Amino acid sequence: MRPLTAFPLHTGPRYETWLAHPPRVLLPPALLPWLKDAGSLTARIRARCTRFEVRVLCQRLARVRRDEAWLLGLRVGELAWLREVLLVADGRPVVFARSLLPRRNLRGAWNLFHGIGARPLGAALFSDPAIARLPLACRRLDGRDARYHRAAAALARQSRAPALPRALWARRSVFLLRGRALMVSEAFLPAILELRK
Ligand SMILES: C=C(O[C@@H]1C=C(C(=O)O)C=C[C@H]1O)C(=O)O
Repeated sequence: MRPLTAFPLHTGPRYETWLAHPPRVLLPPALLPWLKDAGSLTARIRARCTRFEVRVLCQRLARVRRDEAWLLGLRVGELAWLREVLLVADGRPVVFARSLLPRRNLRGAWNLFHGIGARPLGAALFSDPAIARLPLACRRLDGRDARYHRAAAALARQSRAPALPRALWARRSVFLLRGRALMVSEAFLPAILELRK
């Protein structure tokens, strides 16, 4: 995996700004390493639990949101391939992940996206040296953002799911394969902080 630094971080309209560095004063200190670790989130969670699973919530064409469109070079509302999953550690959902692939990129090298099923996307992304990860950015998602509600709805469908806090910290980055982009965003659920350090 070649870390690339030359890529304009999304700095769209102020209310949709994704931050290159998490504002430490606003977030629980234990969440900082999760927001900043540029390695595989799957691997980091697996190292801190006994049973890991990916619960696929949806994999379909969906309309991209404004800040996602900007990052992927699409028009707002344009259709892209969407994959939403819950990453579950020892039976407890710890991450709501939302990945988007422009339709034009599916025919290319990203055909893995379709056939991945319940295997973690990260296992494929971090095993191919031709795939480069661009810098991470983070932001808080609250009730003004549809993605917060999608995470809440996904969690509500899980058994014994706790209520969500008023905002979730999320991170996102772009993976490039032969110049074609795949965006991965991950919202951290409260149970992430209960995983062993
Ligand atoms: C990018 C990674 O893949 C993880 C697995 C995902 C999936 O299976 O859809 C989505 C986001 C990630 O949390 C990773 O492990 O870092």
